[in-house]
Amino acid sequence: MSAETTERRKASSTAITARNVELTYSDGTRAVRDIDLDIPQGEFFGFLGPNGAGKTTAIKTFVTLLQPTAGSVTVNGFDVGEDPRAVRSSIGYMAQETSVDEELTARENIQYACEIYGVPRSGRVERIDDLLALVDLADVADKQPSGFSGGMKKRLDVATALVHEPPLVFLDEPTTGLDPRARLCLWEHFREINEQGTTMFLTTQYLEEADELCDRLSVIQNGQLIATDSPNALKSQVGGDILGITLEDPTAEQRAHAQRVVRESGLFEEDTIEPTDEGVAIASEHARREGTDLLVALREAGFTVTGFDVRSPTLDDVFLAITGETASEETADEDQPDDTVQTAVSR
Ligand SMILES: Nc1ncnc2c1ncn2[C@@H]1O[C@H](COP(=O)(O)OP(=O)(O)OP(=O)(O)O)[C@@H](O)[C@H]1O
Repeated sequence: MSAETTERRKASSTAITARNVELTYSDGTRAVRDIDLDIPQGEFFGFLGPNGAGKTTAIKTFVTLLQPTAGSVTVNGFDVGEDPRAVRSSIGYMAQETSVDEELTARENIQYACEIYGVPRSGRVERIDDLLALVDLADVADKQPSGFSGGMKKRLDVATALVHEPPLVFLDEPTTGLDPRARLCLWEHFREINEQGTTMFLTTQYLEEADELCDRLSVIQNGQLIATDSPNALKSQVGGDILGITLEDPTAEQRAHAQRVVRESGLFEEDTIEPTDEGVAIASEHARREGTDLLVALREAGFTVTGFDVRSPTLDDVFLAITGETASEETADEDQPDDTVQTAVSR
């Protein structure tokens, strides 16, 4: 890296700056538009959105795999259009699809990444050992990943993305398809990496994941950021936990009657009560505390309640609260165009 570029990087206190970014694929699909972002160094930031919302397209634009069709992006102080090589050497990228080579052992996979990123030979062995320890793969370092679980392969992906000690790491839906235990394990590694000072940029479809990890997040829908805030602030728009009541006989009349009973119980604010197909749902900070009193009120009004659950808000609840619409999947996977289209606009 030249002295000039190093100086530019030092001068930058934001990890990512995006201004009016737009990416339109060559078939005319406007996958992202009007993206404005300032992500400070050290932050754990997330994009939360359903399938097809534009998360991967945005991330590929930030990591220089796609060139924005309008607007500008600066990553670690380097412009993605003018200085793509400098951007790439200053970031780690964990793509949705694993980059693990099953012919190589875990250690060799990391060694290979060291070659690609030009990690100096001196200290390489130590660096590889540290990374294997960081992602809990030291015990299987000399095994081929063909026998690894999905979670272990993802952990190896994390290690290969970190070989050159990048100050910023992009994680594109890193836990999709993993079981809950593997997900928790990856979360711990991500937290640890962030605590060591690395800026993290995550995309996810799970509010729970964004909530666990992110300092701030943007909700993305149809390629646009519709809200950016802390997870707590976004969740508070939903109003708290969701209390769901299932009635034995949920006819329209019974559901309307149940809603009236909930309202008249005085336990919850009126605008937190919503009808559902099964009965009624209430979004409230007091959902857990008032739930049993509500059951008594419903029973006294003659209802048989066959189901009762209290759950944390989901992505759907947040979307509903912000937009008044559910987070429907914009595009079915079978509609996904093939790679040839992407190559046409890729570098
Ligand atoms: N190569 C391509 N050519 C044309 N359109 C594309 C291409 N890749 C993606 N798209 C479209 O761009 C939009 C955004 O897709 P993108 O993959 O960025 O969304 P996503 O939020 O990452 O979804 P997922 O969770 O499924 O990965 C979708 O409508 C998708 O069909």
